[in-house]
Amino acid sequence: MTLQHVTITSDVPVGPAQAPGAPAPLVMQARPEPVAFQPGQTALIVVDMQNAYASVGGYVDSAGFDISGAQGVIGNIARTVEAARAAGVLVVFLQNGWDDQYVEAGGPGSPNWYKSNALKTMRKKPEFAGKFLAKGGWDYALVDALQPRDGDILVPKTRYSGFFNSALDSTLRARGIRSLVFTGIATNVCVESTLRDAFHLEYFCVLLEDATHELGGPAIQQASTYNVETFFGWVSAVDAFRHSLAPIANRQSPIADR
Ligand SMILES: C/C(=C/NC(N)=O)C(=O)O
Repeated sequence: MTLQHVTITSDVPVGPAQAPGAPAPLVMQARPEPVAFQPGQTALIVVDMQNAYASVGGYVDSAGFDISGAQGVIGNIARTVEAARAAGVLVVFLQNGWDDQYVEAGGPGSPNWYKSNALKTMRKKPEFAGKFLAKGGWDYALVDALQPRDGDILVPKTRYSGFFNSALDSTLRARGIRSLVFTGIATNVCVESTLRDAFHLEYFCVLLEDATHELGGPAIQQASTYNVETFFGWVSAVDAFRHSLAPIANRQSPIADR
């Protein structure tokens, strides 16, 4: 049997196919074009908003990366989470790290052993040994301002992509999720890795550029948003996301049924 090409003639915004009788989708302004989504089939993904990535004294700060933009991102993500919860958009927090013996990090047989700046910094500076990204520690914990609440989902992960060796895909599919809105740190590492995998798993992905922060400087942020907008999905902003939810923001949240 050969698959056949179907020509779509309507001028509705791009987005997942709508089931017959489904309510009209919401539309978010985005680059390169507006994107349609059903709030009940959408998840807000908050990537790795842990002390390791966003707090002074955490792993990336200690390893010498600039985290001065992280505070503003925390506030923007908090506004995004608040709007999502109010509109019945599922909120999923990803949390990156390993057991306190670092078995999950992989030993010298894993490329992660060589490329993880957390592991490298701990080997180079013994005063940090055992501190970075270890489950149960301060560095691993989500920042105070972005704590999961009832109805949210927390997915632990051990590599940059949230889909690798985790329950993320099955958790989303079981709830009929088709669209993902991405926030978090770092745009060019765990956010982009997870978004790329999501694209290949057939999710419609939107990156909120002012709710993400890069590791490596502004040109790196630009490169990631270029990649997303050109190849993997759509790029939007916190206010555009909040604005797109306005028509339903005050309705009863369907999230309690999940
Ligand atoms: C470099 C790095 C990035 N993590 C992330 N959450 O983007 C790491 O985990 O070492």
